[in-house]
Amino acid sequence: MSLSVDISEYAYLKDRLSAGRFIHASQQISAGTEILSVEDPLICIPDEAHLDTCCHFCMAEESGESSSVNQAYKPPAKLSFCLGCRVVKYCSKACQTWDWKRKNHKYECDIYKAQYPRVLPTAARVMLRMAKHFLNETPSAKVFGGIGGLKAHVEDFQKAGGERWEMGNLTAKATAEFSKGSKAVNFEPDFMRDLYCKLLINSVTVTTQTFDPIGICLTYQAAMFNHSCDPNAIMLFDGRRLSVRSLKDIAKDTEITISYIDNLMTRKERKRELSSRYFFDCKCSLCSTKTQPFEASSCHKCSKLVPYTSNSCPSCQEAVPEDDLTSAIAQAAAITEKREKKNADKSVDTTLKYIKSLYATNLLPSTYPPNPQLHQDLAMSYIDAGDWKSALLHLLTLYVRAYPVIYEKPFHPVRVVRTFTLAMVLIQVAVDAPEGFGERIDFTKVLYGLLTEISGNVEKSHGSSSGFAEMVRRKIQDVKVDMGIDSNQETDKWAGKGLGGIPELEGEVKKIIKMVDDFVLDLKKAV
Ligand SMILES: C[S@@+](CC[C@H](N)C(=O)[O-])C[C@H]1O[C@@H](n2cnc3c(N)ncnc32)[C@H](O)[C@@H]1O
Repeated sequence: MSLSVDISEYAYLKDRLSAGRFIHASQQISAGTEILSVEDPLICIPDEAHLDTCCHFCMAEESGESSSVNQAYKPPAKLSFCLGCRVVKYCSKACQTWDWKRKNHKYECDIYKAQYPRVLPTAARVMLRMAKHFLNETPSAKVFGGIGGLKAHVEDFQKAGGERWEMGNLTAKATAEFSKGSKAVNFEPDFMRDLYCKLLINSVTVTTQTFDPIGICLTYQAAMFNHSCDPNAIMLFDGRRLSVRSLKDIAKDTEITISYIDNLMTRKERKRELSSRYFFDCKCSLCSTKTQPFEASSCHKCSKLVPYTSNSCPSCQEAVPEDDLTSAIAQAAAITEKREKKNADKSVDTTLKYIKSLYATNLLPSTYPPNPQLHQDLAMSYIDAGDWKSALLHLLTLYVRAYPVIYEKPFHPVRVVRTFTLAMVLIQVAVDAPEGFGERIDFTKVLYGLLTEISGNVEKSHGSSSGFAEMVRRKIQDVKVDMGIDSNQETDKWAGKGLGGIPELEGEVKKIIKMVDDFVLDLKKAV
């Protein structure tokens, strides 16, 4: 039996008893289209770390620590505690009223108050909301089978056992106990445990515009998307608004997929994570073909990329030293494993040690996992420490060597956001060291080039009415004023072009590439 339900003008839900539910394109969709927009997700709340800094309804932020460079251009919200529980905060009376009436804070406020000053863990807070929604399901929820119809994999969780299963049972017992304190809800531990499993399978992480995690969201529409390691769509947040945008052209009646995991992993690592977290064996196009862009090695003689399956360099024909490559790959996998551990050492010193040791193999390029993540983490640590030059070198390496491979499309939202971070760091470097460094790059020109690249892609990546697009527009205006760029100047011809597509910037781009080459060479030598 097959039941099709429309979920947006671009997509419909197919329900096949054998294969679960998944989303299909109801028409031809061009790359960069907003396929789905959920203005008011069923559940969308800050995680524990952000209860104090995010509005409990609209997710507006009071301050942002992790992405201070980007946050600086967004006016912070002023938050006040709910005077009932003193646990959650709101940016306005309107948000508080909505959350109270529509989103059920009315029912949880007394539970939170009873626990104060202890704060319930994020999972417990979401489960209480899920339980409450279960009782009051609307006709639209029933289209998706409601909370009861969400995939739970309870038996798989039980079979896998371990800390996650123990945690589920513990949280379920505690939440059932807390619900006794409420006049309105009272749930059994087994029911709560099933909700915990549903939460792990179906919820998504709410992020800021710059992809920093701040909360957790559960919504039926998003829970219907299946996974692919080579997805044709991506999920984004703008406050509490969730959207799904196409990354490629999608033909009518083909499946629309998103990625559940960080795709910057090897096939083995992706498969391991998907099977342990979501209980399926991924057979997506990327997992079932031999083309593995992230697993290309680099030629030890000419440094060009060598495809996963080749045993010689396509550029200089040098043979791949198989044994050395196998041991380099094992070294990369061991580092990934160490970093996945609880309380892993992610200090700058250790991360630098890892990245240097991987470059020193002379076989793993900037795109090979976990190199992109190591560069990104180092850049963020340097930004937090105000070491702009070091941050810039890591971000430029990603921009030049990694993004064109790992986020192939220039309008990939992550690529656009990361390029924006690069532009913001460049401003800081220009302020700190106006004389420049290294090859004396013309910061003003490069910065303006980066911003025009971003503004040319933002409509497809985020949509022109998104908060991110607004932030980019404001920044471009600021830069024009600060740097004395007048609208009629030459630079306006660059609008929408990428840094690499502007003839006037050819010289600067060459200098940047040389700077990155020298930087990577230093990393290789410095072990
Ligand atoms: C968030 S749900 C997606 C909707 C789900 N198909 C349903 O019927 O409700 C996640 C679950 O869907 C299934 N799933 C998602 N992507 C899949 C894929 N590529 N291959 C097989 N199963 C997949 C897995 O059971 C996974 O735990």
